[in-house]
Amino acid sequence: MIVCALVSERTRKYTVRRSRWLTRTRDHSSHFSPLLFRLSLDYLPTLFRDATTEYYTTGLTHECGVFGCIATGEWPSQIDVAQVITLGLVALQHRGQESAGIVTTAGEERGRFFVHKGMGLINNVFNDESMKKLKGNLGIGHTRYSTSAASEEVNCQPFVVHTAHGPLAVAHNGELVNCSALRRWVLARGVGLSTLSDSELITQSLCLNPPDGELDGADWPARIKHLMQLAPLSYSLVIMFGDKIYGVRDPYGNRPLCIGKILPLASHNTSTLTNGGTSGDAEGWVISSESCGFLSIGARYEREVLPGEIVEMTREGVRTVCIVDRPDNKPQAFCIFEYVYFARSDSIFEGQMVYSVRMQCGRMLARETYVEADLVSSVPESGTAAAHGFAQESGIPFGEVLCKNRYVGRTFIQPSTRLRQLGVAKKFGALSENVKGRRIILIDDSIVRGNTIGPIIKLLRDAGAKEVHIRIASPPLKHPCYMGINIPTSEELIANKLSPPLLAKHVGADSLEYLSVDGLVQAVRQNIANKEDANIGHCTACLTGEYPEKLQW
Ligand SMILES: O=P(O)(O)OC[C@H]1O[C@H](OP(=O)(O)OP(=O)(O)O)[C@H](O)[C@@H]1O
Ligand SMILES: NC(=O)CC[C@H](N)C(=O)O
Ligand code: SF4
Ligand SMILES: [Mg+2]
Repeated sequence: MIVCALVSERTRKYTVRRSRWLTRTRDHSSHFSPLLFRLSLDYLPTLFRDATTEYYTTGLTHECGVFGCIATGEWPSQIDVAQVITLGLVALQHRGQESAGIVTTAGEERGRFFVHKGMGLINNVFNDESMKKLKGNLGIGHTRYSTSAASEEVNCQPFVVHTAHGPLAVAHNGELVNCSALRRWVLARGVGLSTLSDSELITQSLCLNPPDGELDGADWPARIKHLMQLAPLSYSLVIMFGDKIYGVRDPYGNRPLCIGKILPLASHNTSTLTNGGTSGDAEGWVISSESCGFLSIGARYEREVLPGEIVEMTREGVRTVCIVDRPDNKPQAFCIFEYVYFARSDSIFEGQMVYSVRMQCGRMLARETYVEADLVSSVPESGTAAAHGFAQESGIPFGEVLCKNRYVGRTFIQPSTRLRQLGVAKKFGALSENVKGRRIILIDDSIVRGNTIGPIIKLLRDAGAKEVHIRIASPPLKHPCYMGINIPTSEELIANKLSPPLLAKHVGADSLEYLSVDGLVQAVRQNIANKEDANIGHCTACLTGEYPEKLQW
């Protein structure tokens, strides 16, 4: 297979990782199925992933965050564009912590791009000195969790290339499902690529002349449309060229992207998170993976970029260039896990706040999996909204039973399984006075490898809990994602090894149940204004195995 040559080193590392897992499984689980030995296509995307991912032991690792800002009115602008972008990226830090970058420009024809990128968190990458260099009236930024190429400086985003028409910068959230095929296609046209990154591939594809040619300089909308025909998903992009920023969401709307308006300071007392309003003229526009940071930078949420939409942002304002259709009229496929786990709970998608959807998932979970108990509680952080919803619906009071140590950080690079598992326990302490003698329903948003829940149950039992019933506010995760999220291989997902009753036994719970796929979809759509619209759709591939587009090699 062609990919073998490209990824032989990764394959070796992966094979080591995989055989380690198989050995562990044989040693510790009597439920091991020979079927799991099958070398299935579904693990191949992970071959491209950074080798460091093998050390993550809990949860799903996030995706990326993209952000752009353009000042309106007279230039040079009073708005410190670099500062706005930095703060915007800090608000998106939960989406990626490996590296970050910002590119700004004054917006002159063929003008200079100022670039600063580096490994680490936003606060480590940017300081006063680097910020001073990022001059200009518009700019874009990125915070990365790698999916398609190693977590190294060379793959940091935004990517900048010098085209025949001037410099171009691109920031990407997502992962191309046809990355290998597109790579071959682009290479066959005489283009050289310097990395394995699908985001560089997108950048280089934009440098190609569109099929209908160009009359007067580069026709960026035509080039972007061409890219969208070549690559159906998954991407939300911010693209900067000259004095414009383009925002692009793939036709399935798989990854989020929204627009905010920077208002004059006087308008801020009327701030609202809901749709724009008219108070005050815009001092600038921002575009972001999520709306969560808008209020902190003095911006107001305007609207989402629609699936397939290309928006053009200039100093005059924001306009839709066009909306590219999905192939075969398929429904949208917005990632349902943005609601379950990835997004910050104050973000807005499809007209609803993520926190409210998580509460609704908890209500639905209570309807589907009620059990008698004294207390409903949660695994902090992301399980908490669902626990409040469960408590409301069931009438059982909510109370906290766990305290999370925010300084432990990620539970990775630990030398042995025992220490790694302790790593999970080290994150939490039990609030023993709330726990003792109680029957507890403990809600979490998801179970991935199953490393978190067992040690927590043990903590609660040691603190005197009488019963611990686990309720999960999403369905079992069974399939990998190749659209920008690092979901472990099918073999590593605990739901593929243990049914709910066996998993309950394995983790020491009195019972364990998940929300159904229908329940999750209903909870997510309940408050979407046009939910009957045939176009509305959510990707549930990691739960159902039904992918919006097949992976193409
Ligand atoms: O089954 P596992 O592989 O152990 O992973 C599942 C856990 O990982 C996530 O939490 P995480 O600790 O990442 O962060 P959170 O504070 O956002 O909930 C998720 O919310 C679950 O609690
Ligand atoms: N998680 C993401 O969205 C990653 C974007 C891109 N595929 C990269 O690896 O840089
Ligand atoms: S497979 Fe899962 S994580 Fe990936 S885009 Fe679909 S819903 Fe989101
Ligand atoms: Mg959690």
